[in-house]
Amino acid sequence: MVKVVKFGGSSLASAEQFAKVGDIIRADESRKYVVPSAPGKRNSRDTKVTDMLYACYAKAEAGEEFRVPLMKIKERYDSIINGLGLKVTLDEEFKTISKNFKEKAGVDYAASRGEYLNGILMADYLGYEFIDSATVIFFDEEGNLDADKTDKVLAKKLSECEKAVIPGFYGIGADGRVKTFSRGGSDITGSIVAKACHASLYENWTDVSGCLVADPRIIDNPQPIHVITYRELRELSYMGASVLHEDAVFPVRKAGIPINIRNTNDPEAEGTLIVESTCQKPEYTITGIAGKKGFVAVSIDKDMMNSEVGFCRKALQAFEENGISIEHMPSGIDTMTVFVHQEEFEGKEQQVISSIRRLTHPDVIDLEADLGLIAVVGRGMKSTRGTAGRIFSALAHANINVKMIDQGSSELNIIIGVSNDDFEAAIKAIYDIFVETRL
Ligand SMILES: Nc1ncnc2c1ncn2[C@@H]1O[C@H](COP(=O)(O)OP(=O)(O)O)[C@@H](O)[C@H]1O
Ligand SMILES: N[C@@H](CC(=O)OP(=O)(O)O)C(=O)O
Repeated sequence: MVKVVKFGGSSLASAEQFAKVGDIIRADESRKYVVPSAPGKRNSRDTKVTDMLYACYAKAEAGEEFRVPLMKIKERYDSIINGLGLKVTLDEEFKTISKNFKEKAGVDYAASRGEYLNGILMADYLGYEFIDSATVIFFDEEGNLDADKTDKVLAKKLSECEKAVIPGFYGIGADGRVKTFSRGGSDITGSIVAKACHASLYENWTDVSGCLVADPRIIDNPQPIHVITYRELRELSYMGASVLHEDAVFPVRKAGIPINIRNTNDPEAEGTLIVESTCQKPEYTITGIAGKKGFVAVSIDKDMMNSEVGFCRKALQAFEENGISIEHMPSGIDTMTVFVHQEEFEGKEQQVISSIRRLTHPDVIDLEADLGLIAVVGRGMKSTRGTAGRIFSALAHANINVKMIDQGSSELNIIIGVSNDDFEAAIKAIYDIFVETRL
């Protein structure tokens, strides 16, 4: 039996955390492949090494002095080395990094050094082999993961190493330069490694006891979710449940490998098991709630829109032309609304409006900014009557104005749009009605 274990930044933030991780790995012989993140925050005021690297490289790129911030990063690693009493030194590695920063090796190269260096320390600490992810994880010319090549090369390499450390977050691009996944992407590396070695389980160790019903930064002590399906988790992580990267389910899902989210600070807790399907009933009608702030609703009104063939296509073309991705698209008879990310939309607002005008000749275009989207997700909702009714009466009681409702055709989720200011209160109201009151 082989398990792949990924440890997040908070699990590796200090020598003390490294020691906990070492105990976890040594407690189970089958934990053969380890995927570390870069050291994360040691306390709420601390800075993640990845963020320190981004800031340091920005100075290097601007031609400014970057020796001091780079030495601060080295200190983080040295304190782990000294705290664990390791013999390894990173002096040569930091000389190479400094040289490559001067030669502008790229922002992805810079950010990836957090995991690379932590991988070297972890391999030394455990006595495992170190595999540089730039030699086994490949991106294609468009910058997407080259899954086939990666799986082939990585599977071969792993078959030659009984126990190994493979740093998270990065690989190599088609141009031969180091490339990272998006933030939080070590979760994806763990999933890729699990698939390549046909693991029986992918354990993802973090600082909370699994995926919780709601974000613990919004709800005090939310209940844990014991079992969740890949589809439910994907909906929640896409909508902001940052405990697992939204793309991390794909490699293992294809291979039917379950994910177990566990807590490094409470290794006895069973955490959350993520599976393809389960007949286990969820504890509550809903499985989880997640959400994101910062959306704009672009409403397009035109009389007889419903009978104009191709209207939606033309309206969407206006967004495509300007490179804006679309989040949701609720519609009425003579109106359609398109939800987009405010950050992406703001700089291109007037171009998008003029494209919509040119392509669709609408009566009115209306914009509403500062909106939050909340996803209420659950496989149990399909077979429970009145779920939507309970959500809306809870929101009405909390005096929250609902701006948009969108129920996915799979009945796995209900998306609710509210003002950014009502976002936290809306999540609390929904959590209370289903979890506290158990309606
Ligand atoms: N529904 C949720 N369940 C658990 N954690 C969540 C949820 N939504 C957001 N989080 C946040 O995700 C964090 C864990 O993810 P992350 O910070 O990326 O950890 P790591 O550094 O271990 O990868 C938790 O500390 C928590 O604040
Ligand atoms: N260190 C990277 C990648 C990552 O996955 O980190 P973490 O496992 O700490 O979320 C980041 O901060 O984005």
